[in-house]
Amino acid sequence: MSLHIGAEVGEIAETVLLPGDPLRAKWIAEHFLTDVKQYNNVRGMLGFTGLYNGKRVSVQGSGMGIPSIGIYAHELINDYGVKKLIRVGSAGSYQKEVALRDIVLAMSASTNSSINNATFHGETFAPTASFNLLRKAADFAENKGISYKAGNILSSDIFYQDNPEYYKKWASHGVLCVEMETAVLYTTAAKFGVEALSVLTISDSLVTHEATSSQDRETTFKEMIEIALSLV
Ligand SMILES: O=P(O)(O)O[C@H]1O[C@H](CO)[C@@H](O)[C@H]1O
Ligand SMILES: O=c1cc[nH]c(=O)[nH]1
Repeated sequence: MSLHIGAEVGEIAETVLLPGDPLRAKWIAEHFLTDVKQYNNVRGMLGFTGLYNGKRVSVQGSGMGIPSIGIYAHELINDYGVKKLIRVGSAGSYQKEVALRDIVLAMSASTNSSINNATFHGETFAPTASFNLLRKAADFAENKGISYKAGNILSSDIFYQDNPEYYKKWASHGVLCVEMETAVLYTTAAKFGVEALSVLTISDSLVTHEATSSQDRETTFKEMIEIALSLV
């Protein structure tokens, strides 16, 4: 057991999908995997291991925000030997052309978090996806006719911004969307020499103010899961 994950060593697969929402983890396990075993309920942050097309894969809820996913990524890599971490998350669009339910492959993650300052002291590290996973995800999506955007995203420490125009400074530099975890996921993967990718679905738009429901975010972002599972 690690401090936040109640699995024995060997109960977690080398590839782990990481939804922020633990109930999205449960939905993924129940709808996409066979031979499923729940290995974690510590803090209600559900984790499951099962088979996808005969290959072992785990799904671990990672919570909301950089500190939370930072803890799970660290323990999965260092205590359980995980080699591929694939976030499957919701995100808010920053661009008119990025519509509700569009898929975004996060090539890189800008951030307004100061978490990397503790390591880089005012210099800037660029959290970047595994090119291997990114290329495979893009190829799979193209073969399946799933349209996607790939580019830079923002991992934000703040969900409710006071200034409704805040997004525009990022949007003007081509940032596609906002979520709250990828920058530290990519940084942690780089630090420990493993692979990571975030596959996101647009759940709402900061531009048009359209939004999906929390139920939609829990149980309907199927294409994102299919892309992530193609990487197992
Ligand atoms: O849907 P998940 O994966 O939780 O991702 C997004 O949703 C949460 C905010 O509603 C944040 O965790 C953000 O990154
Ligand atoms: O607007 C959004 C939607 C999902 N996640 C975020 O962090 N922001």
